[in-house]
Amino acid sequence: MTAETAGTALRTERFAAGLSHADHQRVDERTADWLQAVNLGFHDPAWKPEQMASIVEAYRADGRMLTGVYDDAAPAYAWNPAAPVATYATMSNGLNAGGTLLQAHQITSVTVRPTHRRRGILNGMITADLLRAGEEGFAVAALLASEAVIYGRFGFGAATAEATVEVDARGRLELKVPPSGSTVLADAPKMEELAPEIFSRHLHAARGALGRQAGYAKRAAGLWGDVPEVQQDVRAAVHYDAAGTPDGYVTYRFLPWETEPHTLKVLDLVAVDDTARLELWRYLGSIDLVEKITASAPVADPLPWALADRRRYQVTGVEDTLWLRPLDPAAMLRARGFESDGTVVLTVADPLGIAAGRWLVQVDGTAVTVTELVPGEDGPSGVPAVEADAAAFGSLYLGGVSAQVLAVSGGVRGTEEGVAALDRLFAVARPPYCSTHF
Ligand SMILES: CC(=O)SCCNC(=O)CCNC(=O)[C@H](O)C(C)(C)COP(=O)(O)OP(=O)(O)OC[C@H]1O[C@@H](n2cnc3c(N)ncnc32)[C@H](O)[C@@H]1OP(=O)(O)O
Repeated sequence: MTAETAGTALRTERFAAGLSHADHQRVDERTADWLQAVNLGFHDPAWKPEQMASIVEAYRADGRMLTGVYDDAAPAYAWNPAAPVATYATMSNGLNAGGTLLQAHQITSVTVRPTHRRRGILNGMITADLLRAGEEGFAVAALLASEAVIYGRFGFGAATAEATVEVDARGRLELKVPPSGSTVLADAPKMEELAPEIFSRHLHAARGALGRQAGYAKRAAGLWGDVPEVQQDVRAAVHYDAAGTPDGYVTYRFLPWETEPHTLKVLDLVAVDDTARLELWRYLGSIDLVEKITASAPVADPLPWALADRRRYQVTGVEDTLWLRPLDPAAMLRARGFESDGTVVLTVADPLGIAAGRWLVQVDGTAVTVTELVPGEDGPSGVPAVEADAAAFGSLYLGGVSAQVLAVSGGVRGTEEGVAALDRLFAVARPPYCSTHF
């Protein structure tokens, strides 16, 4: 594929990450150049050749497809003329929508070189990719946004949020709930096998959870940190339920002794249920010489409610995590778990046209019926009708924000009664939580 942008001929290639045929400890040149461009785009140091090989193995396990946009007219003195001026990658994992797992089309590693920005390169890459993903049958696209202002125009809406918290751990953390099961310090290398097993149970249990890429298991085992390099200071603990089955793990590191107050940083905490989550915190709060614990947490974390002293728990920030973009709203609705019954006519407006349409949505117990309405056709009389922009539907989908809030901010349109009906239908007891970063 080629693209003509601002008078410069650009060439686009889409390929799977590859290892060198001659030396499997090295990645092929095209992949190495692509990885270097990603490092450049995110201001990261360049990866060493052996680190690249580990990354490419993990990318292959993830089934990632890489896109590079090349400017063949690079002048003398240009940095690595073979490296792409823009990068983009995709992969797919299951998203817990409260009903069945929905296979999400994930977008990551989006960079455009400073010399080539604001010429529509991202626009070209993402538009072509979303159209292709829709044609391939994906119902939803997902990404994590480096800046909140980039992806709304492409139909993505912020769908989940994550808190960063600090817990005052001086003395033992006292919990009001009775202890349950047992927690052991784990043999870190064994986490490579166990962490994905526990995560898989969490994935099926928690609305908003998204399947994880291969690098997560390596980080849980301390084999990788921010880069593929053994982390000597990463510890892990596993919680066993009363029947002796592992149902949660936490990985953490003690920050250098100079850090005041002495701080333990939770790297990852995955629990199949609230009991396992609280028991892992009970363990963390029992570690000697620790004065503060920092962690990421769900916005509706049960921990402060379970602590004898809830003021030991401070939320230091809340950030959006998963952004969703509908590709096939009817399939999304069928995969969603609803906690209330109701009937609405829902119109999705989409300037790209991919997700546009109108549906009668009927929820009765576990039965979800989604009927497409032909253009101009009204729904049954008396059924409230509401319209949502694609991005607003992405935000509403998992229940992370109410339709009323979206109506006030302009993404949802309808009568007061219609918006209230949409809210009742999409209401969830707990805000969705996605701890997968990609
Ligand atoms: C899923 C992820 O990987 S998130 C990571 C995103 N990447 C980064 O943050 C790395 C640093 N930034 C970049 O590499 C680039 O600036 C990108 C990828 C964000 C944008 O690439 P570009 O090719 O410049 O975007 P493009 O020219 O297609 O812009 C499309 C539209 O989005 C707007 N836009 C793009 N980026 C931004 C931004 N950071 N802030 C505000 N508006 C933006 C453009 O102004 C343009 O608007 P218009 O259609 O109204 O004219």
